[in-house]
Amino acid sequence: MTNLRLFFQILQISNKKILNSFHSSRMISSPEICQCPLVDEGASIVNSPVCNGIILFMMLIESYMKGRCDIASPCNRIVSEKNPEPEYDFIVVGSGASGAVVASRLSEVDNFKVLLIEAGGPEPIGSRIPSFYRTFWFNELVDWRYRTVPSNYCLDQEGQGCMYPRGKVLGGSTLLNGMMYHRGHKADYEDWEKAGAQGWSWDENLPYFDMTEGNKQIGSLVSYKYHSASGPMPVQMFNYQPRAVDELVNAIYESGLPIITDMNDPSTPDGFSIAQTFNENGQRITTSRAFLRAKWERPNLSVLLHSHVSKVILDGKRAVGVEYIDTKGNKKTVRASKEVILSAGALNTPQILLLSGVGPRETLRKFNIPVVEDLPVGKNFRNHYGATLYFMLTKLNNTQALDWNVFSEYILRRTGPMSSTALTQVTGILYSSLADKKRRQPDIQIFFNGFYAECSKTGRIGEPSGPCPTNGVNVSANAAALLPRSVGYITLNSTDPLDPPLFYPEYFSHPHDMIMIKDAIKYLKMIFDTDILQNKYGIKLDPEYTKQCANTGQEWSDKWMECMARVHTDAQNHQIGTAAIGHVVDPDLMVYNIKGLRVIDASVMPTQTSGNPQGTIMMVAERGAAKIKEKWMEKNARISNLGQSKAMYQKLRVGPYGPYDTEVTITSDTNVKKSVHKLEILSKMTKMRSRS
Ligand SMILES: Cc1cc2nc3c(=O)[nH]c(=O)nc-3n(C[C@H](O)[C@H](O)[C@H](O)COP(=O)(O)OP(=O)(O)OC[C@H]3O[C@@H](n4cnc5c(N)ncnc54)[C@H](O)[C@@H]3O)c2cc1C
Repeated sequence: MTNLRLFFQILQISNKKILNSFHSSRMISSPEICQCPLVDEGASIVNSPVCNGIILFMMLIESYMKGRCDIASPCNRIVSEKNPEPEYDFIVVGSGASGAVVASRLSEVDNFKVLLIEAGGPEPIGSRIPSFYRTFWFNELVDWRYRTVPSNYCLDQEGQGCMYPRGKVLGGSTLLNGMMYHRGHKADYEDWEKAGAQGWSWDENLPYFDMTEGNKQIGSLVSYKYHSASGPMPVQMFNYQPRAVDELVNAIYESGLPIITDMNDPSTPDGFSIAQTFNENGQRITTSRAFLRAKWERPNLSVLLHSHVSKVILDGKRAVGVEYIDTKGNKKTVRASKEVILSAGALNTPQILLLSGVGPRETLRKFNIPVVEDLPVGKNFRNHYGATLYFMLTKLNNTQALDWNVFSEYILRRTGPMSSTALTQVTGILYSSLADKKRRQPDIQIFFNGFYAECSKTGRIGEPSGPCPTNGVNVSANAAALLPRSVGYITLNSTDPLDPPLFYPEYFSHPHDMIMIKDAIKYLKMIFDTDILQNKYGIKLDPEYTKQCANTGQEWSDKWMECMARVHTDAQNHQIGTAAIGHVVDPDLMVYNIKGLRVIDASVMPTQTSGNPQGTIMMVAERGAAKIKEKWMEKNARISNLGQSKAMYQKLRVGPYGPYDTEVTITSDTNVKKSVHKLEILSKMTKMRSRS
């Protein structure tokens, strides 16, 4: 109620022109009557670091979103358990890309009692808007706000190390991420097997990729051969591409680089594409939205929010529960009769293991932690990384991206600029000069940033959304190594569980990485040099971001590229490997020599996949949950459970106010049709050209 009152007060003081355009549609002028009371919770978009200072318009947007039942989804919310029981069968720590899947799959079994413990709180409404995807980074209510230990990279971050945004919220990092869906390449999983992950080959993993994926474009954009429509996680292109995306695709085409329709089709491993992402009905879908809504009809699944797990309780070499710190700062314990599953992510799982006495003997001794098992926890820390280049489009002078028109389009139809991540939906996965083309394993990726509909002062039509640069529109691009050879480590800073661990990624410690990154920058130069970008847009390197490398000689020279990579290091958020299969856990994901303790998250991936990792991590979670069921379920129950899980998700898809409210036939949208059509034509032309 408070919100609505505030909203009407704000409306009264707003300018008349805005009000007229606002009321032109009756549908957006009144809130819907949802079947459950609206709840005001989680972080707000209003004072996010990205939108700082443009309060009025953002408040209005947020209030309106709260009045839309499918966006606010007030029914069947995940609420924190007030009185947790002293013991559960399974305790899952962390509700991100992996934990939400594991908890959901385990709770499909009626007689498993499952507790999911999450350090963060509920999902903020604003996070559902794809164009606000950077809005919550570094917001302490939803982000761990980690940084690496400062070193000779990320030099533009004033000696503070590289920023690592990381979700501390229901859904974990799937609430902060760019939503791109990639499964990696077959050769990546051959590398896993070589590193000790027996049984994790591409073919063996495929059914588990399929279990998760609910692809909406099979037949219209992608083939059933490489995708599945039956999983709970919706996958499809955003239903909107701004003109800038078309122009960028045209520039890439002009540069002669390959364009592909499906990044997950093994026959086209390299090329640029408009990515398929985790979205539906114009909204981000986190793993918590896709998998945990089942909770409302599963009394056997409990969730504890704002509860920070400090360690696993070990009785000799058996895990028997966890200790956690509740909202009031009190230490509590809860027991697990069957297993504790760590899904706290590659940055936090090693910290929990170390604090529990599982880790390198020398580290544990340094902190006076009794050694339960000497294992290389925190070692083998890997991440994708590269360089960010900043550009100006000097022939454009309007940065307007979010105004009342855009907002009305979103509220009425869930489309338009707010329903996508603008340039970020375009990406390219390519071969460097070091790549193994025979094994079809590309090793670099290009990302783009810009044209976001994320902020506005008042929303007045035609008004610039931020301090408008006098000399053009700013965009940027990342040139990242996907299979870097530098390997770092994570260790403790202290024995205080609330003290962030120390991250030493050791970027650039292997000379091959710089070669890959420079090759990626050279691809960017090919796009930069196109007629479209040079003549139509007047693209230039932004001098503000090249000045630190001015003394290296010519722009785009080897020395210049090396300098740019160290100054504007692009530390991606694809950290893995800190409790890897073959090092810390066995191929069943059980911690070596400890009973009842499994790790199921990005930590177990022994080597990188050559693409965005969320798809792979959800696959790992599906397989991990299946292994647990295999171990603890009766044979007959296992068979009936399969049917039950399918029925459960069917039911959810037609639920009253879940994420699957509206079945959107995305291919009927003209924008998507156009860009799909365009991609298809471009892809055919590219194939013809490569044959000739
Ligand atoms: C900005 C950004 C952009 C990205 N873009 C993409 C993309 O486009 N596509 C893609 O595939 N991947 C992307 N990723 C990577 C992807 O999101 C992560 O790899 C993935 O979410 C990791 O899954 P996880 O389950 O291991 O960890 P997370 O998803 O991070 O989940 C870990 C959970 O555990 C909780 N937790 C941690 N410690 C504790 C504790 N002590 N007690 C209780 N709970 C705890 C956390 O709060 C969190 O909810 C991106 C990531 C970021 C941050």
